[in-house]
Amino acid sequence: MPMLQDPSKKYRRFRPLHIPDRQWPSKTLEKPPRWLATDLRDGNQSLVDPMDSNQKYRYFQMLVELGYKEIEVSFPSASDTDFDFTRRLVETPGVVPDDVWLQVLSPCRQDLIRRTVDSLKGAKKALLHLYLATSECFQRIVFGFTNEQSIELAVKCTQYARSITKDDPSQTGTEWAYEFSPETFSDTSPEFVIQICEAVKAAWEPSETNPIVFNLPATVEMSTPNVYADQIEYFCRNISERSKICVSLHPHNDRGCAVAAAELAQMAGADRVEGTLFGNGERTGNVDLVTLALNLYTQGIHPKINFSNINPVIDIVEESNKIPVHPRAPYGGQLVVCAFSGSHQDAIKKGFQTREAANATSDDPWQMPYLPLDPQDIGRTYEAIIRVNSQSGKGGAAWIVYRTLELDLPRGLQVAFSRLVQKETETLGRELLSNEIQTLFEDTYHLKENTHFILVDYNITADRASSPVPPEKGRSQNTKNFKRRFDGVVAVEGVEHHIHGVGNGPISSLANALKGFGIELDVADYKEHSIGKKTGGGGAGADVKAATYIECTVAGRKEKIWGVGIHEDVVQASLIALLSAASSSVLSRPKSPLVVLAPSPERPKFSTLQKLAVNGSLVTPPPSGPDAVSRLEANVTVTPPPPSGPDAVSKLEANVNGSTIPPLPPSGPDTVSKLEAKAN
Ligand SMILES: CC(=O)SCCNC(=O)CCNC(=O)[C@H](O)C(C)(C)COP(=O)(O)OP(=O)(O)OC[C@H]1O[C@@H](n2cnc3c(N)ncnc32)[C@H](O)[C@@H]1OP(=O)(O)O
Ligand SMILES: CC(C)C(=O)C(=O)O
Repeated sequence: MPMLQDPSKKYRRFRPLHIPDRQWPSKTLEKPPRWLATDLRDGNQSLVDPMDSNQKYRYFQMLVELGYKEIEVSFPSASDTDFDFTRRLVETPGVVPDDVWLQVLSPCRQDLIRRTVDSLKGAKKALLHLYLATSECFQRIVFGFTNEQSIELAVKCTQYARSITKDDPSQTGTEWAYEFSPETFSDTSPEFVIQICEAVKAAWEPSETNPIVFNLPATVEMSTPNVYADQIEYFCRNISERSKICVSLHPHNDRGCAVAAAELAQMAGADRVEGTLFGNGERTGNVDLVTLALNLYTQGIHPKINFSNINPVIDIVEESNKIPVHPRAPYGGQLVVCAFSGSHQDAIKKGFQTREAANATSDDPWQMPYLPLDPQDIGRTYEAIIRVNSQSGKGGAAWIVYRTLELDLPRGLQVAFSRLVQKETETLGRELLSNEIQTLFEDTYHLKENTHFILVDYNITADRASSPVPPEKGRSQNTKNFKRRFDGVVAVEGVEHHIHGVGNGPISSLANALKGFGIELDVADYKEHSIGKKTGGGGAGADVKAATYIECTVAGRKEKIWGVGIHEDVVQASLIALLSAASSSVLSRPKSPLVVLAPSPERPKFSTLQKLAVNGSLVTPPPSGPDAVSRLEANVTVTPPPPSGPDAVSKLEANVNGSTIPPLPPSGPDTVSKLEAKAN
């Protein structure tokens, strides 16, 4: 059946109440309501497979631990499971704290009320809850009742309930309270609700110290939440003896507005809210107590329910209901504190860094882009806040590197690394996990292992001989004016080399030393910061390391290359960073057939060939060891004699671009000597 062109005949529009002087819109929520958790009744009755006794028992204990003082534990007349479970709670010493009310529900049928009351015999605090639908629709369709008949039944059942509870001398050990729900309140004439509740109140005779609970359910949510608020304000203003009444809400979520309805209706004067954790319940569910509580919390009002450790709560709710908590459920959903998109991540990262810079403590004012609640307040970690997929920007990966490795990447490095991450997420077609990003970073910048260049030993000295600045007149020679000399041992592909170079500082002197390997790096940017535990007192700084970032230009290439170094010693960290950049420059060399450009028409000497790289890079020494020949064969391509004559340059260019296919390199066991012979 298609949707009707004109649904107005089929679906009645809700007629709002006429309360021109309504007060609730200018009210604000100032305190938590009395909460009633009905997971074990309204939630349970909507499950495909209702909970068994042990599941209910565990759930009940959780509700108590969270701080609920009123818990609707069962519909005892429905099943032996529910009846026996209620008895189990009453009879098991210590399981129901003295300040916790056990609430049970019954229809207005005497036989069922009797059984319901029996289930609570001996309880410390018992809240008997009767319901009777009062809307015109239910009276006509379900019961065939007039208003008078509904009132009569409600009063009769209330009187009976009273006679077997608070008026029964054998029940004196129990503190009895009474709740009446004009079911379908949201669809009932407001005047009739007042009428029936006045009659029930008169039958029960509540007191200010033990008020009657009038629970006004949006059994089916039928209007915008402001209309529900109007209905509640109307009730609060028109019911007599307000001080002997607790006005309770029981919103369902048919229109998706249960939370809003509960909040506006509290502003309209309600004292109490019935609902379930994460909103399980009939059809679209009951109002979600987690959202209501944490909405209050994020307004600076403690809800008196403790969600400090929400994950085990979610586990129990999911296991008991056999329904997963939606990943986007407010506050509790797995994805609620995750940002995948670049601009969200960027803002959140900056938010956390601002907090850190201000040394903010856990109770300092929370102002965080995109995050209304500090996830740590409900036992969630910051690790999962930023997750990286193809929608992410540089900030996301940078945040993860920051959280996992404590490295606060400079902007340029964030950009460079994010390109790699983006490529990887697109190749894999999925999110990159935090540990995968960490590994990608460590591998890319050779943090765990730099197989190409390892700094074995070094010495930085002032290089008197090359000092460009003569001492000022009348002042002694200042070592600051000297150039620096790097003398050290660098292991290249596992073979140690003594190298040296001179520069304005340690980094440039090593950069100059690396030229001997055919690596020409110029430092374009440099950043450093400390990482690690900053221990105070005598051991100050003992675990602190320096993290150094160096951006280099590479001779003959457009793109810049980053290197990263971490070491206890800040100079050594920067040297390691430069070697990290050197390795990256080697690895990122174009893989087109290598051409040895000899300065003369002669074939290059073997010493030149030495610089041909494994994987197409220029690295000394040539491969050695038992597999030297095959490694050479695999990696070295010898060109024909370099072109000469007037068009030599263009021929060379063509060759360099890989457009000339070089002859096959020598192969077989005597490759090295063949190569040498050819070269010489
Ligand atoms: C909005 C809510 O959530 S209300 C709570 C709903 N929860 C449940 O119903 C769960 C537990 N219920 C049950 O186990 C059963 O329905 C029982 C034990 C209560 C009753 O079972 P049965 O006697 O087999 O009745 P059944 O469920 O078929 O039908 C309901 C009957 O109760 C009547 N009834 C419904 N609500 C009420 C009420 N609040 N007060 C009195 N009678 C009522 C109906 O009119 C119907 O009567 P009829 O048989 O004369 O037509
Ligand atoms: C019994 C009542 C309170 C109920 O569950 C409802 O109206 O939804």
